Amino acid sequence: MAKQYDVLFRLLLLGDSGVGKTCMMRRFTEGEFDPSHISTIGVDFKMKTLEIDGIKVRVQIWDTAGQERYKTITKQYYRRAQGIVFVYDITNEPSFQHIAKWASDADEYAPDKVQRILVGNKSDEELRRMVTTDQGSKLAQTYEMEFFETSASASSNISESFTRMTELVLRAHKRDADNLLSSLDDYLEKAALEDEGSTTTRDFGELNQLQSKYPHRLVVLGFPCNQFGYQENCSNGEILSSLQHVRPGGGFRPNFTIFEKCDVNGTNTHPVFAYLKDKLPYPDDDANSLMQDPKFLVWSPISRTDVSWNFEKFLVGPEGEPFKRYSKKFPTIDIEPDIVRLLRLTKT
Ligand SMILES: Nc1nc2c(ncn2[C@@H]2O[C@H](COP(=O)(O)OP(=O)(O)OP(=O)(O)O)[C@@H](O)[C@H]2O)c(=O)[nH]1
Repeated sequence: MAKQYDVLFRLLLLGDSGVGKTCMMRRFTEGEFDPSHISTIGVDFKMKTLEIDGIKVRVQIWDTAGQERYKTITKQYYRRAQGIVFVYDITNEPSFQHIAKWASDADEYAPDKVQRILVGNKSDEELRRMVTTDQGSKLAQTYEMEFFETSASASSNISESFTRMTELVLRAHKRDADNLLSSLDDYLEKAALEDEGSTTTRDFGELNQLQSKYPHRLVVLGFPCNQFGYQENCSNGEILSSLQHVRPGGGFRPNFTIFEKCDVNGTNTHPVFAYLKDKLPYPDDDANSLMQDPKFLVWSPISRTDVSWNFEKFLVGPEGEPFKRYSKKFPTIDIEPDIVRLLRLTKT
């Protein structure tokens, strides 16, 4: 199958609530403008593929909530960004002053190599302007950033600023991009590993499907765990809201029980997983691949029976006997024939 992109970068939009981050993202990725302001909850993202210097770059644009109360959630996304677009509203002076605060947050939490640009949005509102172009450009110089004034509503400079941001990121990662041609598969594998958005959505949806298809005879139980790439970094209280609004997002609600976070590997392995791993030491469909990249092995002691990533699944029979273990790659919905087999063996 032809590869759809060569490299994946994450860009983060930061700035006060109401400056137009969501509108900018939507204008760039969908070419649309919706004048209503529905504050982003946590984070949301959209994708777009650009071609720069013959390289197909997939940009994942992370739109963060400007509201203070979501800060603990949004900060978790800084460290995975390769580019940051700081946004203020030219009709709103405080949003301009707060750029200093957003920039210092980024200094603290984003990688050193992160590329940055400054954007003054709502340039169509000339009559209500409170921040001059000169002020914007001087601030950008102070931070050694490039500067754009944009309008999401009039579609002015939106594509230019995001494209420039992507070029800067590509340039900063040029060595990776050059190596890319020799080690493209490696790079993509890593990107795919981190870019679990789509499989996460699929797996959660399929768990809901299975639970609703067998509401009385199947019990789906979810155990959130933060041992795999630190992907589940919400607190227990935030998990449901993050499922609903971030990943899978779109209002997703699990129709099955989700427990508190627990460890599934290492010293503090939850007894349920100690038992399951003892009875089913490896996934039925993939006996060999524990995690390949040692940097992801963040627990100890390490055992060959360890769960290797999110969405490994265990099917347990009606008497409580562990029946089969499936790898993260095994589509959740494809467990159904085994469920049916077990149900057939069981009296109602
Ligand atoms: N005139 C004008 N209004 C805009 C522009 N971009 C956004 N807006 C308006 O500004 C308001 C806020 O836009 P959003 O994109 O939701 O703002 P945000 O920065 O994502 O806000 P949070 O999600 O709360 O952080 C909306 O009412 C938009 O219609 C623009 O370019 N020009």
